[in-house]
Amino acid sequence: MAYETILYETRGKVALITLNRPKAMNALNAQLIAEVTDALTHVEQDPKLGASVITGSDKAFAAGADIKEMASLDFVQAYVGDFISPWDRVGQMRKPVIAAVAGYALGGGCELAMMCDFIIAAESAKFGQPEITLGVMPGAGGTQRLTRFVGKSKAMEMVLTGRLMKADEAERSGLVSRVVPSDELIGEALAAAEKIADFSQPIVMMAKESVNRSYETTLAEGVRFERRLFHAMFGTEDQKEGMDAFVDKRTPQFKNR
Ligand SMILES: CC(C)(O)CC(=O)SCCNC(=O)CCNC(=O)[C@H](O)C(C)(C)COP(=O)(O)OP(=O)(O)OC[C@H]1O[C@@H](n2cnc3c(N)ncnc32)[C@H](O)[C@@H]1OP(=O)(O)O
Repeated sequence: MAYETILYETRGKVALITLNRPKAMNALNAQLIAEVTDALTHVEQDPKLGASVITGSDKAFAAGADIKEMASLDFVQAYVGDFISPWDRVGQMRKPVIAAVAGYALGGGCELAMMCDFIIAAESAKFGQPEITLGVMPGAGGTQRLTRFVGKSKAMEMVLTGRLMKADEAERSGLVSRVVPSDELIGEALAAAEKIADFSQPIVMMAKESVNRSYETTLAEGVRFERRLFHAMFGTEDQKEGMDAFVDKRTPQFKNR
């Protein structure tokens, strides 16, 4: 597929999407978001693909929404045009998406990373919601997702002061799943994606849906939801294959059925 602001490649069962606006620190303009969502839709529709990785450059995962594109909007254009709504596609993906973050992940860049299922960070990563310095606040989920990741106190400080968080603090506070040396970032993220893609796709999708449900419901409702999906798994061939393979001491061959 030919894109202008992203690079898209597949490696076996995994798609790698690289944000590629190097002169603008991968600022997220409408075209780039349209290309990312198009690529993700392709991943969702391709039964051979089981997971994706979104990454940027060494300098920047993404420095936020494109300020130059956004600066002159008036209220009606912002409200009616709702330029952020296409970004929601990332959080609505049913197949797993991993963010591999090096350099700046600011504003919409941090929000995009948080829409993914988990974040692996290079030692160089810097996260922040500096929108307050531009006379606005986060608008792509930052006040909500960051608070759920790191808690109210740290989220409030970052949103109200614009302070950036380095990789080690991001790991300590639960924003990222782990920090790796910068030159190992893509390899580690792809290895995680490949591992996921080798498991049963429907089971992975149900597990993702169940974890995400915990953000939206009570503990009792969430546990009931988990139990329904867990029971449903016994209607799949892959549950039989996974458990039979364990008993037979062999590697399971999942068929995504
Ligand atoms: C989605 C919402 C609603 O939540 C809103 C947002 O995301 S608002 C955007 C929030 N992000 C920011 O405020 C970060 C803005 N960028 C920076 O602070 C800096 O660029 C930096 C700290 C990331 C890097 O600084 P530095 O190394 O000094 O590079 P620069 O010379 O500043 O940048 C190089 C080049 O990139 C352009 N750039 C950077 N960020 C953006 C952006 N968000 N939108 C548009 N363009 C951006 C910058 O203007 C430079 O381009 P030129 O002026 O040289 O053409």
